[in-house]
Amino acid sequence: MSALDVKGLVVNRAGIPVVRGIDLVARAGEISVLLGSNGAGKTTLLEGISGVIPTSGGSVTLDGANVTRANAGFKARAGLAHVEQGRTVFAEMTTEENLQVALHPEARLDEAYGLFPELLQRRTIKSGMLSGGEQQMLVIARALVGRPKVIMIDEMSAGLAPVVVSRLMAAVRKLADTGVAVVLVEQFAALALAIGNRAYVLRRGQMVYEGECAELAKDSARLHHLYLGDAGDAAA
Ligand SMILES: Nc1ncnc2c1ncn2[C@@H]1O[C@H](COP(=O)(O)OP(=O)(O)OP(=O)(O)O)[C@@H](O)[C@H]1O
Repeated sequence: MSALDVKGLVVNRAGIPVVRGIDLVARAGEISVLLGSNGAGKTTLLEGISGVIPTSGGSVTLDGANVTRANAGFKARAGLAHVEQGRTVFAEMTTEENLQVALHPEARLDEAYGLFPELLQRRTIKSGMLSGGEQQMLVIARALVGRPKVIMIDEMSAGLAPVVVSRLMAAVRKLADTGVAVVLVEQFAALALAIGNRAYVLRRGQMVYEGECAELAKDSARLHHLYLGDAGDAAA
Protein backbone atom coordinates (compact mmCIF):
# COMPACT_ATOMS: atom_id res chain seq x y z
CA MET A 1 0.00 0.00 0.00
CA SER A 2 1.27 3.47 -0.88
CA ALA A 3 1.56 6.07 1.87
CA LEU A 4 -0.04 8.55 -0.51
CA ASP A 5 -2.23 7.58 -3.45
CA VAL A 6 -3.62 10.34 -5.65
CA LYS A 7 -6.10 9.35 -8.36
CA GLY A 8 -7.64 11.46 -11.10
CA LEU A 9 -7.14 14.68 -9.15
CA VAL A 10 -8.54 17.91 -10.56
CA VAL A 11 -7.64 21.25 -8.97
CA ASN A 12 -9.14 24.54 -10.14
CA ARG A 13 -7.93 28.09 -9.67
CA ALA A 14 -10.46 30.87 -10.21
CA GLY A 15 -12.87 28.24 -11.56
CA ILE A 16 -10.50 26.99 -14.24
CA PRO A 17 -8.89 23.53 -14.02
CA VAL A 18 -5.13 24.02 -13.54
CA VAL A 19 -4.31 20.34 -13.05
CA ARG A 20 -6.47 17.54 -14.43
CA GLY A 21 -6.69 13.77 -14.03
CA ILE A 22 -3.53 13.49 -11.94
CA ASP A 23 -2.37 10.09 -10.65
CA LEU A 24 0.61 10.05 -8.29
CA VAL A 25 1.87 7.70 -5.60
CA ALA A 26 4.42 8.11 -2.82
CA ARG A 27 5.71 5.05 -1.00
CA ALA A 28 7.37 4.73 2.40
CA GLY A 29 11.14 5.02 2.02
CA GLU A 30 10.92 6.47 -1.49
CA ILE A 31 11.17 9.88 -3.13
CA SER A 32 8.62 10.73 -5.81
CA VAL A 33 10.12 13.55 -7.87
CA LEU A 34 7.66 15.94 -9.52
CA LEU A 35 9.13 17.96 -12.38
CA GLY A 36 7.73 20.44 -14.87
CA SER A 37 8.35 23.89 -16.29
CA ASN A 38 7.16 27.14 -14.68
CA GLY A 39 3.40 27.29 -14.51
CA ALA A 40 2.92 23.56 -15.21
CA GLY A 41 0.84 23.25 -12.04
CA LYS A 42 3.23 21.61 -9.54
CA THR A 43 2.47 23.94 -6.64
CA THR A 44 -1.25 23.82 -7.41
CA LEU A 45 -1.13 20.01 -7.32
CA LEU A 46 0.62 19.94 -3.93
CA GLU A 47 -1.82 22.50 -2.55
CA GLY A 48 -4.75 20.42 -3.74
CA ILE A 49 -3.32 17.26 -2.20
CA SER A 50 -2.63 18.89 1.18
CA GLY A 51 -5.93 20.76 1.29
CA VAL A 52 -4.56 24.31 1.08
CA ILE A 53 -6.96 24.72 -1.87
CA PRO A 54 -10.03 22.56 -2.58
CA THR A 55 -10.04 19.85 -5.21
CA SER A 56 -12.73 19.49 -7.85
CA GLY A 57 -12.40 15.81 -8.73
CA GLY A 58 -10.50 12.63 -8.02
CA SER A 59 -9.27 11.27 -4.70
CA VAL A 60 -6.47 11.53 -2.15
CA THR A 61 -5.78 8.45 -0.03
CA LEU A 62 -3.39 8.69 2.91
CA ASP A 63 -2.17 5.45 4.42
CA GLY A 64 -5.28 3.69 3.15
CA ALA A 65 -7.78 6.31 4.35
CA ASN A 66 -9.71 8.46 1.90
CA VAL A 67 -8.99 12.06 2.97
CA THR A 68 -10.12 13.77 -0.22
CA ARG A 69 -12.68 15.96 1.51
CA ALA A 70 -10.67 16.57 4.70
CA ASN A 71 -9.23 20.01 5.42
CA ALA A 72 -5.51 20.79 5.60
CA GLY A 73 -5.38 20.56 9.41
CA PHE A 74 -6.95 17.11 9.45
CA LYS A 75 -4.60 15.86 6.74
CA ALA A 76 -1.59 17.26 8.61
CA ARG A 77 -2.67 15.48 11.81
CA ALA A 78 -3.21 12.30 9.78
CA GLY A 79 0.43 12.42 8.68
CA LEU A 80 0.63 14.56 5.55
CA ALA A 81 3.26 17.31 5.90
CA HIS A 82 3.50 20.05 3.30
CA VAL A 83 6.68 22.13 3.22
CA GLU A 84 5.52 25.06 1.13
CA GLN A 85 7.67 27.39 -0.96
CA GLY A 86 9.10 30.41 0.79
CA ARG A 87 10.73 28.97 3.95
CA THR A 88 8.16 30.30 6.37
CA VAL A 89 9.92 30.18 9.73
CA PHE A 90 8.63 31.88 12.88
CA ALA A 91 11.27 34.58 12.60
CA GLU A 92 11.10 35.90 16.18
CA MET A 93 11.44 32.41 17.66
CA THR A 94 14.71 30.53 18.01
CA THR A 95 15.55 27.55 15.84
CA GLU A 96 14.69 25.21 18.69
CA GLU A 97 11.41 26.96 19.50
CA ASN A 98 10.40 26.55 15.84
CA LEU A 99 10.97 22.82 16.20
CA GLN A 100 9.21 22.56 19.57
CA VAL A 101 6.05 24.08 18.12
CA ALA A 102 5.73 21.12 15.75
CA LEU A 103 7.14 18.37 17.98
CA HIS A 104 5.03 15.20 18.00
CA PRO A 105 4.68 13.71 21.51
CA GLU A 106 6.68 10.64 20.45
CA ALA A 107 9.33 12.50 18.44
CA ARG A 108 12.61 13.97 19.71
CA LEU A 109 14.48 17.09 18.67
CA ASP A 110 17.53 14.86 18.13
CA GLU A 111 15.83 13.50 15.02
CA ALA A 112 15.94 17.00 13.50
CA TYR A 113 19.47 17.68 14.68
CA GLY A 114 20.61 14.26 13.44
CA LEU A 115 19.44 15.14 9.94
CA PHE A 116 20.71 18.71 10.12
CA PRO A 117 23.61 19.13 12.61
CA GLU A 118 23.83 22.71 11.31
CA LEU A 119 20.62 23.47 13.22
CA LEU A 120 22.04 22.20 16.50
CA GLN A 121 24.77 24.82 16.24
CA ARG A 122 22.10 27.45 15.61
CA ARG A 123 19.54 26.23 18.14
CA THR A 124 19.44 29.39 20.29
CA ILE A 125 19.49 31.86 17.39
CA LYS A 126 16.33 33.60 16.23
CA SER A 127 15.33 31.80 13.05
CA GLY A 128 14.90 35.08 11.18
CA MET A 129 18.69 35.45 11.43
CA LEU A 130 19.43 32.10 9.78
CA SER A 131 20.70 31.88 6.20
CA GLY A 132 18.28 30.85 3.45
CA GLY A 133 19.75 27.34 3.43
CA GLU A 134 19.45 27.01 7.20
CA GLN A 135 15.87 28.25 7.08
CA GLN A 136 15.11 25.62 4.45
CA MET A 137 16.67 22.98 6.70
CA LEU A 138 14.53 24.26 9.56
CA VAL A 139 11.22 24.02 7.71
CA ILE A 140 12.05 20.47 6.58
CA ALA A 141 13.16 19.55 10.11
CA ARG A 142 9.98 21.10 11.53
CA ALA A 143 7.95 18.84 9.24
CA LEU A 144 10.03 15.82 10.26
CA VAL A 145 9.48 16.23 14.03
CA GLY A 146 5.72 16.18 13.43
CA ARG A 147 6.23 12.45 12.65
CA PRO A 148 4.55 12.49 9.22
CA LYS A 149 4.04 9.53 6.95
CA VAL A 150 4.41 11.73 3.87
CA ILE A 151 6.39 14.96 3.39
CA MET A 152 5.76 17.05 0.28
CA ILE A 153 8.53 19.61 -0.34
CA ASP A 154 7.98 22.43 -2.82
CA GLU A 155 10.99 24.06 -4.54
CA MET A 156 13.41 23.81 -1.63
CA SER A 157 16.36 24.84 -3.83
CA ALA A 158 15.02 28.19 -5.04
CA GLY A 159 17.64 30.91 -4.67
CA LEU A 160 20.21 28.74 -2.87
CA ALA A 161 23.88 28.19 -3.74
CA PRO A 162 24.71 24.86 -5.47
CA VAL A 163 26.67 23.59 -2.46
CA VAL A 164 23.65 24.17 -0.21
CA VAL A 165 21.33 22.53 -2.73
CA SER A 166 23.54 19.42 -2.77
CA ARG A 167 23.50 19.35 1.02
CA LEU A 168 19.69 19.52 1.04
CA MET A 169 19.39 16.80 -1.60
CA ALA A 170 21.53 14.44 0.49
CA ALA A 171 19.41 15.19 3.55
CA VAL A 172 16.17 14.50 1.69
CA ARG A 173 17.53 11.13 0.58
CA LYS A 174 18.44 10.35 4.19
CA LEU A 175 15.00 11.48 5.29
CA ALA A 176 13.33 9.05 2.89
CA ASP A 177 15.66 6.28 4.04
CA THR A 178 14.16 6.61 7.54
CA GLY A 179 10.88 5.36 6.05
CA VAL A 180 9.05 8.58 5.26
CA ALA A 181 7.44 8.91 1.82
CA VAL A 182 8.69 12.08 0.12
CA VAL A 183 7.19 14.07 -2.75
CA LEU A 184 9.81 16.48 -4.06
CA VAL A 185 8.95 19.33 -6.43
CA GLU A 186 12.23 20.51 -7.85
CA GLN A 187 13.61 22.82 -10.53
CA PHE A 188 17.03 21.12 -10.59
CA ALA A 189 15.84 18.03 -12.46
CA ALA A 190 19.18 16.20 -12.69
CA LEU A 191 19.91 16.54 -8.97
CA ALA A 192 16.42 15.45 -8.00
CA LEU A 193 16.45 12.45 -10.36
CA ALA A 194 19.80 11.39 -8.87
CA ILE A 195 18.29 10.98 -5.39
CA GLY A 196 14.73 10.02 -6.37
CA ASN A 197 12.90 6.77 -7.04
CA ARG A 198 9.72 7.53 -8.99
CA ALA A 199 9.65 10.41 -11.48
CA TYR A 200 6.66 12.42 -12.67
CA VAL A 201 6.60 15.21 -15.23
CA LEU A 202 3.71 17.66 -15.35
CA ARG A 203 3.09 19.78 -18.43
CA ARG A 204 0.26 22.29 -18.70
CA GLY A 205 -1.65 20.63 -15.91
CA GLN A 206 -1.39 17.05 -17.12
CA MET A 207 0.98 14.25 -16.21
CA VAL A 208 3.04 13.44 -19.31
CA TYR A 209 5.47 10.97 -17.71
CA GLU A 210 5.58 8.50 -14.87
CA GLY A 211 8.52 6.14 -14.51
CA GLU A 212 11.77 5.39 -12.74
CA CYS A 213 14.06 8.31 -11.92
CA ALA A 214 17.07 6.29 -13.07
CA GLU A 215 15.49 5.76 -16.52
CA LEU A 216 14.65 9.42 -17.03
CA ALA A 217 18.04 10.57 -15.73
CA LYS A 218 19.71 8.63 -18.56
CA ASP A 219 17.68 10.33 -21.28
CA SER A 220 18.09 14.11 -21.23
CA ALA A 221 16.58 14.52 -24.72
CA ARG A 222 13.40 12.86 -23.53
CA LEU A 223 13.33 14.98 -20.39
CA HIS A 224 13.69 18.11 -22.51
CA HIS A 225 10.82 16.99 -24.74
CA LEU A 226 8.65 16.15 -21.72
CA TYR A 227 9.18 19.63 -20.29
CA LEU A 228 8.50 21.54 -23.45
CA GLY A 229 6.55 19.25 -25.79
CA ASP A 230 6.52 20.19 -29.46
CA ALA A 231 7.67 23.70 -28.60
CA GLY A 232 10.88 22.13 -27.30
CA ASP A 233 11.41 20.26 -30.56
CA ALA A 234 10.93 23.47 -32.52
CA ALA A 235 13.41 25.31 -30.34
CA ALA A 236 16.01 22.54 -30.47
N1 LIG B 1 -3.85 32.09 -7.03
C1 LIG B 1 -3.98 31.82 -8.32
N2 LIG B 1 -5.07 32.21 -9.01
C2 LIG B 1 -5.22 31.94 -10.32
N3 LIG B 1 -4.30 31.25 -11.06
C3 LIG B 1 -3.20 30.86 -10.43
C4 LIG B 1 -2.96 31.12 -9.04
N4 LIG B 1 -1.76 30.57 -8.71
C5 LIG B 1 -1.28 30.00 -9.84
N5 LIG B 1 -2.13 30.17 -10.85
C6 LIG B 1 -1.93 29.70 -12.23
O1 LIG B 1 -1.95 28.28 -12.19
C7 LIG B 1 -0.98 27.76 -13.11
C8 LIG B 1 -0.07 26.81 -12.38
O2 LIG B 1 0.70 27.52 -11.41
P1 LIG B 1 1.61 26.76 -10.36
O3 LIG B 1 2.20 27.80 -9.46
O4 LIG B 1 0.84 25.66 -9.74
O5 LIG B 1 2.72 26.13 -11.29
P2 LIG B 1 4.15 25.57 -10.94
O6 LIG B 1 4.37 24.40 -11.81
O7 LIG B 1 4.27 25.37 -9.47
O8 LIG B 1 5.09 26.75 -11.41
P3 LIG B 1 6.41 27.41 -10.75
O9 LIG B 1 7.49 26.45 -11.01
O10 LIG B 1 6.54 28.70 -11.50
O11 LIG B 1 6.11 27.62 -9.28
C9 LIG B 1 -0.27 28.95 -13.73
O12 LIG B 1 -0.87 29.20 -14.98
C10 LIG B 1 -0.57 30.06 -12.78
O13 LIG B 1 -0.60 31.32 -13.44
